[in-house]
Amino acid sequence: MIKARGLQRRFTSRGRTVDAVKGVDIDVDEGELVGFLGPNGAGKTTTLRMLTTLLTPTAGEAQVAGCDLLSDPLGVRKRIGYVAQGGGTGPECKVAEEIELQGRLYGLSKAEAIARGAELTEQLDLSGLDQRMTKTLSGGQRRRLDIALGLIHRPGLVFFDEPTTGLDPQSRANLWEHIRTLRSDQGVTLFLTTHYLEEADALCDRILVIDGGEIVAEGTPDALKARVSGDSVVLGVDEDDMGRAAEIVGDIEGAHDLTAAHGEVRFRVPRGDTALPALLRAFDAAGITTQSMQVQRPTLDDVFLTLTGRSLRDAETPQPADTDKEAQTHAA
Ligand SMILES: Nc1ncnc2c1ncn2[C@@H]1O[C@H](COP(=O)(O)OP(=O)(O)OP(=O)(O)O)[C@@H](O)[C@H]1O
Repeated sequence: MIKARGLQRRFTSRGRTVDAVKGVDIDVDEGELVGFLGPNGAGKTTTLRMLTTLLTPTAGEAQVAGCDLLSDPLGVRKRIGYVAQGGGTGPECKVAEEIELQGRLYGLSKAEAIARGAELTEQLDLSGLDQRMTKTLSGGQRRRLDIALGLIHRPGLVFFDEPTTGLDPQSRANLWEHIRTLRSDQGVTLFLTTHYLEEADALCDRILVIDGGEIVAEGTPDALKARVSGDSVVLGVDEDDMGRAAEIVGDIEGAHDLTAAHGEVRFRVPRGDTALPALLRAFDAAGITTQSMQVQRPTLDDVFLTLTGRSLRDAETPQPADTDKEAQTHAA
């Protein structure tokens, strides 16, 4: 569904150059739900805008939904849906009008647009809201309307740019269900950007991790997590016992990244759940009381940390003050 090679985008403004995307390769198969994960400024939106024909690549090539991105952008547009960050609904428009207008823009007759609109409002739990102005919808309802607009022409491939940003946890979980249904019931291939680890983990078959304009890792959520060496274990012990506790931990087979400070002994071990019982027995035998214990399976944030030395939650690329005007203009 997507095959991109060496996709690159450089922005230049007032003598400053930003290499937002530095030659990425992307492959997405039909029916996959792929997440594009990275911190702010990593290059997610720029990549998405190139793949959806909204921004011309500086270099590289891509086949998207069976059409060549550079020589047949119109073909690409006809076959894809794009649900942008923040959406594109007019605040004073009624829901039904927005949907009908979108259908007409994609070449449907008035009757076809109305029929397709009815189908989509039902699927996306928007029934009964037809006559409401879009500005009166809740955040979750508005995002679902954005999705309905993106699906009006029955695209086989849909791009979502940070679909749940700004939504409360309940609306986010609800939207995830709708996104899953799109794939399971309608066979739509989905490519979404996100900087929520939980979202990528819960939703995606496969994740591409982008940082500084480059893809730094790729795989299923589990395969990515398996790249982090082991579970993280934190044991709370009395300050006086710290030295002896660290010594005992140091003897466990496979224990590494051991630190002992502020009443906590921290380490990584391949299987925390199986290592702990023997460790606690050794602590008991040595008269060390364990105040607390915590075992955590690796998270996608650990993956990012292992790969880049920074936490995904904190990582942020500096944003240049100026924006390139050309970037705001849709490609022909
Ligand atoms: N029009 C532009 N002109 C100049 N620089 C730009 C422009 N658009 C993006 N950039 C820069 O390119 C880099 C990548 O930006 P992009 O918006 O693709 O990141 P992102 O991963 O989508 O971030 P976010 O999660 O914040 O949306 C950033 O350094 C950004 O400041």
